[in-house]
Amino acid sequence: MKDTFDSYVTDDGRTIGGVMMDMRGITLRFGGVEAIKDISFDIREGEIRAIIGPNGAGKSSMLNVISGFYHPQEGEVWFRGEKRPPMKPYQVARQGIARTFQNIALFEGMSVLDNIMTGRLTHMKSGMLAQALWMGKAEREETENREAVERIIDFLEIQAIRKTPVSRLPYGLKKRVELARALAAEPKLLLLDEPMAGMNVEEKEDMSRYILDVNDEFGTTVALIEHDMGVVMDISDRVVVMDYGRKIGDGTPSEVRNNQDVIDAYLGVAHD
Ligand SMILES: Nc1ncnc2c1ncn2[C@@H]1O[C@H](COP(=O)(O)OP(=O)(O)OP(=O)(O)O)[C@@H](O)[C@H]1O
Repeated sequence: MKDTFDSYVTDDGRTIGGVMMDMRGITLRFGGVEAIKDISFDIREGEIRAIIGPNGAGKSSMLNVISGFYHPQEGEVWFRGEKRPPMKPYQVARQGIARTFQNIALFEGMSVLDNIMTGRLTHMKSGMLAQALWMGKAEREETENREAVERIIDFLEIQAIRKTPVSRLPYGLKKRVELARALAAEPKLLLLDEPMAGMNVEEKEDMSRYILDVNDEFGTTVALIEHDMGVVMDISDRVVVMDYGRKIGDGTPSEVRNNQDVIDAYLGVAHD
């Protein structure tokens, strides 16, 4: 069922469409280190796709290939039916791919609101000159940007901290602001690098709910790296498992959970 190109409806009523992102035979090397070894997998429209694996497996490298930070030596990246030429991260962002980082990357001295506004940059078309010469269009754009940001602030329930400098926020809220900034770009594909890292149980539950809501209400496709297995198994439609740069498993949470190679990798069973 799930490896055909047909769309299907999940048990909880969401529609998963055809292939959005197709990674074909990706190999990425850093000097002598092969961080990714000939990996193929896809991400389908509307799904929540997890990438898991032990430390150093190559997960962040894979996310960096998707977001255009790294360019693989071998393999092809296909997005919505077209082979993607090597692109700069901002060009990838313009295609509708936004991300958060493993270590929060916000402007600490700026307010929550201003941080989220930076997520709108890919939508800002009128520069300074246009703003000076063509006030109507620039004003309209500014209003649209403000409205989009306000919708996200409401959605993620962070009204109370909108004027607060990010440096004053606890860790869990900073993660939520980072999610807000990524959402401000109105991405088609949202990449989350360890969204639960460093969170307590309650914060993890909140973040899980927001990810599910973003997927459900905005129809955003999500690809996430996460170490918390409980969360991964709970919220993902499909999981790809990496170990030492290789793909060792790919399927639904229950398929992956019962995959012997995956069990061995997590238990630290020696490789040939
Ligand atoms: N910029 C880089 N330069 C050199 N080696 C790198 C670079 N980035 C990653 N690597 C190496 O590639 C391999 C995979 O690293 P990567 O960070 O992708 O793994 P990971 O699965 O995300 O790990 P973790 O769960 O610890 O974040 C590691 O051996 C790492 O040392």
